[in-house]
Amino acid sequence: MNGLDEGAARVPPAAASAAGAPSPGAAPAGQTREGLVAEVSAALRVVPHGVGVLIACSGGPDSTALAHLVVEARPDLAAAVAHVRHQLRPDGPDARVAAAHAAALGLRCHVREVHVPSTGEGPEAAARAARYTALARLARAEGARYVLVGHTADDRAETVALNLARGTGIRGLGGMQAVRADDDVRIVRPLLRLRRDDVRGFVQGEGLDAVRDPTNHDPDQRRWRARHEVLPALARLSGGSGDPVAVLTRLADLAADDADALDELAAAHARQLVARWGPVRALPTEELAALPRALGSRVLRLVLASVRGGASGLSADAISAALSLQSGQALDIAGGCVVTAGGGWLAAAPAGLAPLERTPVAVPGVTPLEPLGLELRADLPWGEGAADHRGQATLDLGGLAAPRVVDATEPPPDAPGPLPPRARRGGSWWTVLPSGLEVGLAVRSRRPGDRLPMRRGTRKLQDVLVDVGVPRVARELVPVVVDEDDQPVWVPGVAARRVEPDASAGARLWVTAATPAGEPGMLVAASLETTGRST
Ligand SMILES: Nc1ncnc2c1ncn2[C@@H]1O[C@H](COP(=O)(O)OP(=O)(O)OP(=O)(O)O)[C@@H](O)[C@H]1O
Repeated sequence: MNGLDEGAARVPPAAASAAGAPSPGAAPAGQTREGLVAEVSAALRVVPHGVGVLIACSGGPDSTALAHLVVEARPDLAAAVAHVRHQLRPDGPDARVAAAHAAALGLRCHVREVHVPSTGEGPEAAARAARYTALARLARAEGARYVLVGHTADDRAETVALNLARGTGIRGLGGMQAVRADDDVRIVRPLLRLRRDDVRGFVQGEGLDAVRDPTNHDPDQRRWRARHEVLPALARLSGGSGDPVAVLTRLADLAADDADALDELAAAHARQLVARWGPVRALPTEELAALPRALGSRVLRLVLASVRGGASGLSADAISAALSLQSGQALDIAGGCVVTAGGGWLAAAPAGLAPLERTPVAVPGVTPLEPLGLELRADLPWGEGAADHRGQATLDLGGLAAPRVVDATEPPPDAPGPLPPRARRGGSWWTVLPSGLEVGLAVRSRRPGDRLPMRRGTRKLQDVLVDVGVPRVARELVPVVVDEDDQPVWVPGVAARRVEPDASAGARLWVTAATPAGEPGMLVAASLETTGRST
């Protein structure tokens, strides 16, 4: 299901998975030179032989060590060095140091300048975001699928402490991961199990030149405080027996494993539970409530993310508020998503979705009908604001190359039979419409007072939709095919006007509809199939 397969894409650290045991956090402090090379080599097992990699080098000691250790551990890789100039301070010397190391190692060095916008999150976060974007773009341009960065176990422990301070969930307790694989360009951190002192010892021991990042020495920085105040306080709290980096990275590995497992379970539940009505996604409230909260909230997060086009900014509080909605209540979730409870569903729809105005279903070339069938496809949109359905009934002349002969008095051979009493998930529906309708067909959203002719009399379309179990928010958007008099003729997947086939009539409009194979939920696309006989 599109947009719902957003489980974390973390790959376990190579060194840990080799033993098949839970990852033990950080490697012991005091690694020898050979130990460092072996760790980097193990961490790079996720990178296939001979592929292109970019080594992100700030010119600082950690990424300088990274460049030298990677080249030694994996000489087979097609490596290049990448340096990003944030231009927030005079950073020319940093670029020169990075370039000098690249030259010493016989590698190309790419230098990119970025503009760091001022955002509410501060210059460091903005610089980081701009840097990763630039690195990924450069990697793509260079045909490299991996960007290697120089975070150490100490960086990770500090990140965990920082996340803790800002109020994080279990995913944030995992800190940064050895491999981030949620993009076509993977971010790999070969030094993530190594201690900063060991890495810097390597730089010293090899006599390598490196610049010092002035922000690392500014006592106002939060990271500086995590490093120099929080971690030492943790060490004191443990009575001096615990190494806070080892403790926090171990916690990070356990938390990341748990978060991964829960995300996978949630994705599996979401695939089973989520029904789709055009741009609306809905969860059956009873089944959602029966799930443990840790799973239910993740399933809902996946659903909301698929409606909003991303999970960023979806706070735990917003998820919790949505889960607590009572029947009849609605909630505007920041980022353009409305959640509505009612009728046994918790439904999420993009905010500001306007009902579809009457859009003519023009059927070019249908009249007069030819003896051979002419197949037309109409994507019936769900409300004007739907991102994936732009409010146009697009018609696509299909089947012309190989027209299908359909006997006007019989349903198409693959039709399942009479209309189902309740909407089915998947399958196809057909109905017969009186001849001549094809000229005046239009599609629009439901309007109050719409009625659908049934076998005996008519029924309010609203009641039909309620019976079928369409959530309230989707009922406003459901595409309704109407005739020239604006009377509902057909609601794909729900109901159609019943018309007895009339063998004497010269032409029929057959309407068939089907969900894409394997997709649960209601119909969003229908094909209008016209066929007729010369009389
Ligand atoms: N200007 C930059 N250009 C290229 N890569 C960078 C740059 N700044 C940081 N990086 C990459 O991101 C990693 C993390 O950066 P950060 O500044 O948080 O860490 P650091 O511990 O100070 O690393 P370093 O000692 O290498 O500067 C670096 O190790 C490096 O791989």
